[in-house]
Amino acid sequence: MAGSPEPAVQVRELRVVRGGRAVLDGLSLDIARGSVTGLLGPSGCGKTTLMRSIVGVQKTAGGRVTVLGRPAGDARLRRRVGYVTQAPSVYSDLTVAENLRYFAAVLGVPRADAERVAAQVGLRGRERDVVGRLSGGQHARVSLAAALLGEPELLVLDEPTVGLDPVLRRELWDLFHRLAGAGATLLISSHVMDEATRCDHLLLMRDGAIIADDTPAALLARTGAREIEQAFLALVEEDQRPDTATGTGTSAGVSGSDRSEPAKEASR
Ligand SMILES: Nc1ncnc2c1ncn2[C@@H]1O[C@H](COP(=O)(O)OP(=O)(O)OP(=O)(O)O)[C@@H](O)[C@H]1O
Repeated sequence: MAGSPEPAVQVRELRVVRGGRAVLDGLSLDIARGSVTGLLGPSGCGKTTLMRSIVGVQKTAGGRVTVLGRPAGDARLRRRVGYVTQAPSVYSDLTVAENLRYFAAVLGVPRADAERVAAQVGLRGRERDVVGRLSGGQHARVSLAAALLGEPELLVLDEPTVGLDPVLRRELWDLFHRLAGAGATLLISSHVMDEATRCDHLLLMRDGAIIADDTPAALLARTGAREIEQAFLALVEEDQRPDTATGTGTSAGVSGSDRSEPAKEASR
């Protein structure tokens, strides 16, 4: 793994309260530069909340989040951090090219960058298509392309492969590794455990806490499990705490799809 000694992201004692409940309560972690880090855990465990805190759109109740040497959300990070939410974040009534040129203008990056990112996500030749008429996978790739504008040093991707077919998923994971190979840092959430093996490093999350922070191989070795899903279950047992009345994390319950406007949400 490439990297300078200073991590791309440092989270210290992060506390976030949402809906009157501590969703993250004293969470600390580092994310190494030039790595593909997977953030895995059951629905509702706090993955999106952590990502929002790193991007700087989540109101926090305590602790510190440092991104590329600056406080999360610092205006100077705007062009250095790309974020793809779970909900579509591009205009469905515009074409692929119109969307990408618009976001390039907002970011102040050269117009030609729109073509580069369209090619990077495999949308060459679809630039004139209206986004609303693309398939789900193509639509997701337009959001990803928009996040790649300006070559951000940190990419935070919230479930970027959900609902995509296996071929496309593999292509995207190959792209993620190419980006990391070129020096970018990627934080990618998923609740599909089989994607874990594609990551350089894993953060396993449960009930708002990080229960493991290691490489996939080290996690398998430590738990004696053959697959990350089994390793996760072994770690949950190891980590059993008395205050887990909210459940251990099947995908029941929380949809995690409450992506409202950052400004609105930040007041919560
Ligand atoms: N807008 C909100 N208001 C109040 N509580 C919220 C809000 N959004 C999320 N929560 C709470 O925060 C917890 C963590 O939600 P979050 O979206 O971070 O989970 P997640 O791990 O990303 O889930 P998923 O995998 O389903 O996207 C949820 O269990 C929920 O109780």
